[in-house]
Amino acid sequence: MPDGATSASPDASPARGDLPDGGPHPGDTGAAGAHAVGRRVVAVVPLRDGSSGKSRLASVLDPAERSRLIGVLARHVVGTLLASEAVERVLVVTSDPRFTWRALGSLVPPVRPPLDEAPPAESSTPAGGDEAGAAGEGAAGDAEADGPGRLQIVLQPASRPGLNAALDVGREVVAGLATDPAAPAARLLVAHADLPALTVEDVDALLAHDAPIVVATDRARSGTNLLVLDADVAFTFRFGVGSLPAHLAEADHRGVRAAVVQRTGTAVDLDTLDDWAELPADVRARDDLSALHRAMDRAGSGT
Ligand SMILES: Nc1nc2c(ncn2[C@@H]2O[C@H](COP(=O)(O)OP(=O)(O)OP(=O)(O)O)[C@@H](O)[C@H]2O)c(=O)[nH]1
Ligand SMILES: C=C(OP(=O)(O)O)C(=O)O
Repeated sequence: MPDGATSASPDASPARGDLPDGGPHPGDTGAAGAHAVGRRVVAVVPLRDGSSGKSRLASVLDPAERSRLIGVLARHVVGTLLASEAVERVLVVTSDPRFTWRALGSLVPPVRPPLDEAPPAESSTPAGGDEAGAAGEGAAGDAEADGPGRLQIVLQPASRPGLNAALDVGREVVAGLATDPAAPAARLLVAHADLPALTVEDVDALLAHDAPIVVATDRARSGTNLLVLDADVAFTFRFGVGSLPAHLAEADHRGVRAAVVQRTGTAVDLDTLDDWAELPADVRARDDLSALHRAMDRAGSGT
């Protein structure tokens, strides 16, 4: 799939106009667009839990394999976001902080306690693994750990279920992180936790884009895998079936320009066997996906 972008908005820049699918985008040169210059970027990754996801692969993967896959995919996405110098911090919003720390905790260095203080409780240390995040119910936006600051696990309260509610929780935490009221609001980068081909270049291209709202759509050009917007803009998240048109309608309703981006790394998620077949060969061959590969072989041979 060639990488490209299309403007889709009530007030799309006449200088740019709509681009055909797959066409190069003048804003994708790596130069920061107007909305990216000098802005802090906080990524928000929704991760429901370590067991219920990837249900559309349940005919191929047993529960333990599905759980492993959820962790592997989340680790890839969060690791990629952390590897982008443009991303200041990554918040993972989840109702399963224990699983999330197990999957992601080693991506950030353990917190070194100040020499004159007692070591921090395990629940505030990414390396705390299993014990970390076992706090159970908490207020919306409870940060389970600040770690060295770049990776933060945020508990999604049971009273606010669902993907869009999870992102609202993340957005509230981001608002609470703002320390200088005079500074422009952070850019929020929402990224699903199941994008196996996502690269740092993809992340940086989205963030460099010259549009207030950037929607990275899926292979079918019907959903939204990533979304970039100002953290303080009035915008209702509309993730779910048909979220691309829903997000464009929402931007239209708010009078804000939106651009649609479709790049290989942002478009391929991994929900179905078809998605697996569509993954670039080098991604399928990756070591961290080898368990899935074996399961596919099993399914293929009918055993
Ligand atoms: N925190 C949170 N994340 C969610 C919720 N629902 C979905 N997500 C996350 O949103 C992303 C996209 O979700 P889906 O594509 O439906 O992925 P999935 O739940 O693994 O797959 P299916 O079981 O096939 O629906 C994944 O990172 C999910 O973990 C939710 O209610 N809360
Ligand atoms: C949540 C979405 O889709 P999926 O379940 O395929 O990730 C979406 O595209 O908004």
